[in-house]
Amino acid sequence: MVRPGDVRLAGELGVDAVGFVFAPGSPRRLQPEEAARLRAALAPLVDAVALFMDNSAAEVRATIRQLRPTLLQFHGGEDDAFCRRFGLPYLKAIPMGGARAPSAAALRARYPGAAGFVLDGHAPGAAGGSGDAFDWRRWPRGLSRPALLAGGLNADNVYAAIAAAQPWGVDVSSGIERAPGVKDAARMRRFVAEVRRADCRRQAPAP
Ligand SMILES: O=C(O)c1ccccc1N[C@@H]1O[C@H](COP(=O)(O)O)[C@@H](O)[C@H]1O
Repeated sequence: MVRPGDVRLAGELGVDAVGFVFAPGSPRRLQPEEAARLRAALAPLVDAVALFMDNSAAEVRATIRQLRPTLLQFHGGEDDAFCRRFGLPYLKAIPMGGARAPSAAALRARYPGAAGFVLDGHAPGAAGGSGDAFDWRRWPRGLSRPALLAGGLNADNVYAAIAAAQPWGVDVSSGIERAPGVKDAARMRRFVAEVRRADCRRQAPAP
């Protein structure tokens, strides 16, 4: 998010986390000091997530110093050693748009230090935040760590996405925007209402 009003509304709607993007080339990219100002609009108990994509370790450190995020999210080719060196829990984003979906065992082996995963719809090597969805039936079973479903979600498809994948959580960006970075209050409200509706109906996920 890039506007304090959007951050405030997210808190009022009861979301678990708000993301701040530092990925090079992103239309949502923030400077650490801008993100630190936005953080002041965050409701208590809501996680501040700092999102990176192949940023240097120095950039990640400088961002952590200013923003004080509670979670890191890595969308590039970072390995486990890089992601864990900052001493904060991290989520690793995994591209699900390739020819073969990665298995739960492969993900656990590759990122043993990950607190969780973000399974995103884009192709390997492409940037996230593209609005691309993937076939939710490819969701890897038995991950044994929290995994967020991401990629191309919006209020019209999130109910079906949750029913198909039964994820631990969902992550949305472009599907609740009216322009890159500019969230739309009505779309945010509808999205959260649809997630609640799905949560009320779904059965407990398979172990
Ligand atoms: O939002 C971005 O600009 C971005 C840039 C680089 C990597 C990831 C990015 N966004 C994240 O991508 C997923 C899915 O987004 P969308 O809902 O398909 O637009 C989500 O985690 C975004 O925060």
